[in-house]
Amino acid sequence: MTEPVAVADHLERILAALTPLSTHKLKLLDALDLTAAEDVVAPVGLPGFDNSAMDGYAVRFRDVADARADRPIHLPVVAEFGAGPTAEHVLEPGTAVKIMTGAPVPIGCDAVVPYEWTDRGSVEVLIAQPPTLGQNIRRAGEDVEQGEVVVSAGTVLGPRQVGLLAAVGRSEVLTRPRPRVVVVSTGSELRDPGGQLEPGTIFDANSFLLAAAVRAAGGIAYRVPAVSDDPRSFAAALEDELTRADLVITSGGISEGDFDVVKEALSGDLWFGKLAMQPGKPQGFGLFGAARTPVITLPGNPVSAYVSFRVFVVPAIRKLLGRSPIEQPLRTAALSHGLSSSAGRQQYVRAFCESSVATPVGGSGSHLLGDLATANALIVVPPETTSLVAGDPVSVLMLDEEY
Ligand SMILES: Nc1nc2c(c(=O)[nH]1)N[C@H]1C(S)=C(S)[C@@H](COP(=O)(O)OP(=O)(O)OC[C@H]3O[C@@H](n4cnc5c(N)ncnc54)[C@H](O)[C@@H]3O)O[C@H]1N2
Ligand code: MOO
Repeated sequence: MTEPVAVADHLERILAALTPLSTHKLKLLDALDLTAAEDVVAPVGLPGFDNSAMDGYAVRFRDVADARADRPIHLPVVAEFGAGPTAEHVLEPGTAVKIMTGAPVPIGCDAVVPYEWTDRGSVEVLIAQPPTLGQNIRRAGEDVEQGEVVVSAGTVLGPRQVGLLAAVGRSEVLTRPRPRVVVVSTGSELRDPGGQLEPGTIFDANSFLLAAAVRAAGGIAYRVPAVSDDPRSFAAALEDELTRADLVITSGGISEGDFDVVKEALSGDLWFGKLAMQPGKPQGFGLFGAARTPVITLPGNPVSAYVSFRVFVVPAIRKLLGRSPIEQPLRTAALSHGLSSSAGRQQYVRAFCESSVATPVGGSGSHLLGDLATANALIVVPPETTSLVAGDPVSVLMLDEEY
């Protein structure tokens, strides 16, 4: 019997075979939620010029420094600036310019007095309270300096990044597209939800579970209705799907059974073997077809399929997306109560983790999908650890956290 393969080695095998998808220039809104594939340097600073933060009067500070309610200062109002194209203006000492929020401050202006501290005069203004030096002036470049990297390659472009790119004048950005991931579940017992079950049949959970997980990981999921345990039907379904796939994921048909269709159809092309992992022992991977499309074959037990997806497929999708980190950072939590684990296999224990305390939930059976849905974390117990007691620190993979 061959030694089981370590989780890290299988992941490395998969990642080494993948390259990030090639880049495309996209309009800003079309790039939402994609990964930037360039360092975007600000062609202009933010603000682009010194401008007013208030509706009020642009003044020279020294002219109004002594203004008091009982000794207001009077200044002639020589111009009015709204936000928008403006000619350059020098503010002569002893004068004021009416100015609106966002309008460029005139040369020589070193404070803006808000309307509320004045009589709002149009010809002459009466100022009853002094600003501080520089008050209410937003300085050029104080937010973003010209030439600064505003979005670095690998950043996910959320609404705030899209807004920032627009603010510095970018209408397009280089991104990587979402990987197209074909999900095929196999098994003659599988029926699509919504229909009727005959004896011995079950609803196909995995293709929905995995397609949803693909979307959550940033890919485009193409869910194929379950394929029966006939290798020819499976091979035909796979051939049909390859043209639109950057990655194929299958579930089921890879262990030791007499009808292990995926293994039978692909064993000439893919590696199949056992991992030192539980759940998720049987796995397979390889490049298939003329386009050498990566195919990751996951075990059929639903919990095994999901755990394997989190451990191998999420990093694969992130590599295609050009996202980092590729692997989800683990957190540390305290174990709520003791547990034992079989030697030689890395256990992924379903758990509920809150306030840094991880409580195992449900049994360890790989068919317990109900329990999986109540978990929000997986406790990762290394192969060499066979028992843990309450309070022990454990590594935890959080299932609902973005990274
Ligand atoms: N003799 C051995 N038998 C098994 C071994 C082994 O080492 N020796 N490994 C066990 C482990 S561990 C796992 S995990 C499973 C994996 O088997 P397969 O990948 O071949 O999966 P199937 O046999 O097709 O299905 C297993 C189980 O999961 C149910 N299933 C499959 N697909 C779906 C789906 N889309 N939705 C819901 N449920 C699904 C299927 O009905 C089976 O009950 O093998 C063990 N056996
Ligand atoms: O290792 Mo299987 O993947 O647990 O049930």
